[in-house]
Amino acid sequence: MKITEFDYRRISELVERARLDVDDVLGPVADIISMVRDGGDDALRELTGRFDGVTVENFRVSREEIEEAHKNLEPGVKEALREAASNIEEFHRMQMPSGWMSEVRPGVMAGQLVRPIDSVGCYIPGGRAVYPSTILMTVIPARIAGVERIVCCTPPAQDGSVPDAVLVAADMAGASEIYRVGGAQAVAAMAYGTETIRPVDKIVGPGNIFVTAAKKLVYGEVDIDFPAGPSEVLIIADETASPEYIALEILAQAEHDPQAASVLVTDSRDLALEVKEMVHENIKYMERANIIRESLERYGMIVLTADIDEAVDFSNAYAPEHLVIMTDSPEETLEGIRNAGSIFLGELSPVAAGDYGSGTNHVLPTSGCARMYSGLSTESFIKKPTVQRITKEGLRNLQGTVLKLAEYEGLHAHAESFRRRLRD
Ligand SMILES: NC(=O)c1ccc[n+]([C@@H]2O[C@H](COP(=O)([O-])OP(=O)(O)OC[C@H]3O[C@@H](n4cnc5c(N)ncnc54)[C@H](O)[C@@H]3O)[C@@H](O)[C@H]2O)c1
Ligand SMILES: N[C@H](CO)Cc1c[nH]c[nH+]1
Ligand SMILES: [Zn+2]
Repeated sequence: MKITEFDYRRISELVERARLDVDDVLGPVADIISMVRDGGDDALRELTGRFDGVTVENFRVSREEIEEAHKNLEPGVKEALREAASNIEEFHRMQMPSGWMSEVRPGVMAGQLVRPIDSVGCYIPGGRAVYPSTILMTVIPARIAGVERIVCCTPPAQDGSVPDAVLVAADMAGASEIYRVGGAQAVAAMAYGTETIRPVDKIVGPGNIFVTAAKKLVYGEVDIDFPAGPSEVLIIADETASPEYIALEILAQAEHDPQAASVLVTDSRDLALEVKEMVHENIKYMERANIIRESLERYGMIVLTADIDEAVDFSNAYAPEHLVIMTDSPEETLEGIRNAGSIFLGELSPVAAGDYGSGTNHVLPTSGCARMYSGLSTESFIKKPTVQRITKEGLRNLQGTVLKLAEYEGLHAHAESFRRRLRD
């Protein structure tokens, strides 16, 4: 990890240096999407052979396979999934908005309903790691929101199966259909449909650069949550922080993907040097050392600032997926934060807690999208149609405004539709 001095004039250059550009793969991903749109299941088979090295006959996971997974899964893992699911459920129930109706003016009742999206597709990554936790993070909020059809797609393992924990988590969370297909081809299948997979209204969930690019390309045909992956962490730390905890946060994020990004922003040169040393010292003991090394070489950065205010400014410009604040007063530092997916305050709040168990959602916006998106929530699965009911008194109270504006816009039928009711 290189140490770079912060400079306001170079802020966008520094941000870009530690950020992946998903658009780099839009071309090849567009080809994959066209293949699936034109070729359906046969194209899915060909692409699954090409990218996953697996021959798949039936994409849909059967009920028998799910029952088998329940029998085979280690009880401790099942219990951990149950506990995580319960915390995620509790957190996401609190997010659920309710409808309302209010009297805007006498006789003018207006409000908002809350209605679920009919069908959603959850992408569950599975290339370099197995992500049962992502099933819980996507399917549980969809179920709480009342979505009727919840489809999950995940890459098949080398023997064509889907890992037991993924199937058990899907069943526990309430998924309606599970398909063994991954990558951009899975996103295309959920957007356009194939003989086996019916299209959905919205696609959510994280993935690697190909999955994220595919979601960007199908947006418009269906809705999407936001670009979510590869993963990122930015840590703001001062001299009071533990270099060991910071090094571990960096290693934990980097092990996701060679394209994951890890950034430390600190006003302490001593801390920067200690963290750098510790990261390099510890990589060799990590099981996923190759992935970590590649990730840190390309997207690892330490930014040295004059003070914590500058660190906050850099963080807001970077808009990280995960932000860890390890300063003397994390709450005070938090006050300046505007752009971040999920924030971890203080030394004892590792990102891994939010990844698995504290209840918050781990599907979060990446590559600067935390400037305008929040992470996945029950709100990601609902629509809010507005509704109104107007009485004669209401018509009288609105007539000045409506008639004047309708006539000014030259829309006389609008005016007449309103005036006629006043005459009755
Ligand atoms: N932001 C978030 O909310 C979040 C949450 C969890 C995980 N993640 C990220 O999800 C990602 C998971 O990545 P992964 O690779 O392990 O699993 P993945 O399921 O996202 O990707 C695997 C698929 O990529 C496709 N693929 C591989 N090489 C390809 C190529 N050259 N061309 C086209 N397609 C190809 C294959 O079809 C394969 O099935 C990581 O980047 C991780 O950081 C992000
Ligand atoms: N850190 C990931 C979100 O970017 C989520 C995750 C799942 N499992 C482990 N981590
Ligand atoms: Zn993680």
